[in-house]
Amino acid sequence: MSGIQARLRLTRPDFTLDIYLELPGRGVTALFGPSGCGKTSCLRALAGLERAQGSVRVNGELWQDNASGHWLPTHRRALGYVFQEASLFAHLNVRRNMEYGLRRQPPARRRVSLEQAVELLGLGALLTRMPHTLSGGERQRVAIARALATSPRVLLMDEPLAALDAARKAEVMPYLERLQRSLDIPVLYVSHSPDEVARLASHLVLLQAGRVTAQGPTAELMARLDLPLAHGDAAAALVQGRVAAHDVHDHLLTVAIQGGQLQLITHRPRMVGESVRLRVLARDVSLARTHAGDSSILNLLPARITQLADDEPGQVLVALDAAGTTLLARITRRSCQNLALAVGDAVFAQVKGVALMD
Ligand SMILES: Nc1ncnc2c1ncn2[C@@H]1O[C@H](COP(=O)(O)OP(=O)(O)OP(=O)(O)O)[C@@H](O)[C@H]1O
Repeated sequence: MSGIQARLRLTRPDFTLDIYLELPGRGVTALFGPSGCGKTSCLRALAGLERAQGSVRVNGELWQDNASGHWLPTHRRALGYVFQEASLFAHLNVRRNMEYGLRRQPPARRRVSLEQAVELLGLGALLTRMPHTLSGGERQRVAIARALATSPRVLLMDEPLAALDAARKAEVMPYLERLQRSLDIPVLYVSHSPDEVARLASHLVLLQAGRVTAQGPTAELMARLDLPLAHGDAAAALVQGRVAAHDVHDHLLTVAIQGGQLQLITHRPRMVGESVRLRVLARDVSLARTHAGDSSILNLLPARITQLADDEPGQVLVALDAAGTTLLARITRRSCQNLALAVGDAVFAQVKGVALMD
């Protein structure tokens, strides 16, 4: 059986982790939840750094099982672990740090070469540098490459961007996006950041006080108004589409989505037919009862209201079905009353901004 199946129970004086995870065998799964909900404890238990009760199976390999008394210690679990702070060996240059990772696997079991890890994390120009001469973002890229060089069956990442400032985060993010596209192993990614979750994770586990409140595809969970991700400032719909046209003169990309199209400005050439992921922030969508034909807004989609929920004081979140594409809109409570909006109503969604996710 591929993927990860884990039942974990860990009891501490003031905290109990009690979860069942069923995760896909590739792609990034984000563990998301408030501070203290048990995200790090969950990773540590999977790694065997905490002795949780239960069972862990990773891509068919049994790592622990209480019922039969089976227990693999951490060093025998084929995993890579990346922490908030890159813990590189200070006396070894980048290449030697990575070779240390490589040597943890005998040559016959290596599935990732040093060159592949260097290429994926863009480290070619840094190989002879010592850790103290690297920026925080570069150090973190080396730490990820070193973890990959161990040919893990799963990569565990505990808030790998949390210790970086905004500029460094932006620098490392494209490498994480590349990993997400090219790795054929599952990645578990702990994060506090809805933005990171939306950009990186195809699958999501929401934790609250040591328990799973929901798990499933990220796009589905982000659109559920009963879950916290729909209520922050980053509340958004993720929309899958295909490039239908790229007008180079106007820098305008037309993306075919289920039941319609969205247009956005982009400066990078795109191939017609290319598959793309779009993010439409709830705060960038407004609603109208009638089709405003003379508007400057390019994207105007007929939609039906599927859910309504109070948001921050004075605001309402509206979930919409636009001919099969889910969108969220955040509007003022006053507008909601003025338009007398209710579930089932037909409206027009005016989409002011659309972002390409890759
Ligand atoms: N070594 C430990 N001994 C006792 N309690 C601990 C230990 N480590 C964590 N805890 C407690 O277990 C609970 C879960 O902690 P954990 O670090 O897993 O949460 P988290 O969701 O990762 O939090 P954060 O987002 O702040 O990193 C917390 O109440 C924490 O105080």
